[in-house]
Amino acid sequence: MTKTKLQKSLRDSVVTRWAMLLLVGFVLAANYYFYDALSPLKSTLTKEFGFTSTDFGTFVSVYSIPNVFFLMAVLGGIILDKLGIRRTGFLFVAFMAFGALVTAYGASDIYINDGFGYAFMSSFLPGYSPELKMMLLGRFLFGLGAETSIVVISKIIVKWFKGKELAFAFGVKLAFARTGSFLAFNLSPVLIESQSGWTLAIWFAAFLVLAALLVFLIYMLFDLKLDKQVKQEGLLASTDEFHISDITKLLTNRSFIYVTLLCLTFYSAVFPFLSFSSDFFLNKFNLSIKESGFISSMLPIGTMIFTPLFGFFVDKYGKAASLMIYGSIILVVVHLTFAFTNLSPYVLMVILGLAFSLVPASMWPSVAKMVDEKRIGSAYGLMFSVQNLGLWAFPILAGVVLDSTNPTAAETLDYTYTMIMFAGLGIIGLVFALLLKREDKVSGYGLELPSNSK
Ligand SMILES: NCCCC[C@H](NC(=O)[C@@H](N)CCCCN)C(=O)O
Repeated sequence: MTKTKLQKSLRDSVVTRWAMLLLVGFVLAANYYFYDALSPLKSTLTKEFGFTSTDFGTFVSVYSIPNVFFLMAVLGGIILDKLGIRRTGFLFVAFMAFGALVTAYGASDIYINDGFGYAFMSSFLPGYSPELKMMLLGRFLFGLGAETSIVVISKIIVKWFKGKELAFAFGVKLAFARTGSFLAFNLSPVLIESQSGWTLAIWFAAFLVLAALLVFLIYMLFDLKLDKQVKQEGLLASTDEFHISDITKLLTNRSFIYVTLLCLTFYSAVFPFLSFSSDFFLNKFNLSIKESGFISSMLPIGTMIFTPLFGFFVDKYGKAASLMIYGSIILVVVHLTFAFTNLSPYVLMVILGLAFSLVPASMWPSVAKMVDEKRIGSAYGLMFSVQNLGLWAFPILAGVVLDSTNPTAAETLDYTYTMIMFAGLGIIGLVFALLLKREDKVSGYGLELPSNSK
């Protein structure tokens, strides 16, 4: 009697694939921790280094420059589709770690006391302090690595979870990211009070990213094992050459265009807002750095719970296009409420967490329905580059609007116009979400259908 050979690979083991998610989840959490670590410290940066709101906005936005102007996220996605997960992932997580260390160095006493590079950074653009310039360089390098490493991690999730609980896994992955943000908003205000100096908050963040690099090395061992196994069993998907026509195909896909534009406007109304949010609460409600940081962290905490739930819902029942519409509506309502009322920011941030779960939990798995798995790296990379245009422009604009609508040296900052700007972005996003749902009826991608029905 012949035995039927069961072709099982590591990804068929529930424990192993969720353990992989834990490893890459840590890398993602460290990435988001660093991104947000300085947001509750806006007033500290003003006190220590004389940062204006525009300087702070520039610091936040420089993260996006490599991704917008050098198309790093697109190139990273293409490199990923060509070189594979391990080499691309290691390279870009290493960039992230290096950039994080340079940022911390730029704020450190060693640097300020004429350390390496201080004289050089003082020798040009006198309008910007040498601290700001070194920190900008660090964040630039961090951003160069961070966005592509998110693309790599997304591809890792697709690799291990496609055809299984994909949207739920995406949701859990995002919960890791939000845990990083949550911790940053709460830990940074505590760490600035350290006896060894306020910059401990930045050093801690930088060393967390370095630890992420080591964790990624561990992941690489499993990834190699899976590839060997799959190759032996002849299950490996053929690796195609990258063709420029892949990008043109994406750019002529209406659903992809709408989802990308929604990604741009929605995230521009969320991440730049979040970066300024602690300072907004501090000024509007006259709170301490710790309290305002805590309120900001209500957003990631809401999403840690809701995102996996909505991911699960999308897997089981579909309705992804509708959920993106609901999320966009909530975003607009919350921003307008922030602008014009004094309602409790605690409650509003949790409600904003609903929006910030509905849209990501349904958006990212939807892209996997529109695009072939082999092209997913390029597709996410392209979306990220477009999205980064907003993540670059809107923090600067928020800072400029703040500086120009408030008198110099004002005791408290009025954020009304800045919030109206964020609400406006939300309204444009809502239009794209509606167009996406309408297009789904003709495209046949089945965004309203459960995950495994495609
Ligand atoms: N599968 C893609 C997941 C993306 C998650 C998304 N992050 C981004 O869009 C990043 N490009 C920007 C991150 C900037 C802050 N760290 C998210 O919802 O976080």
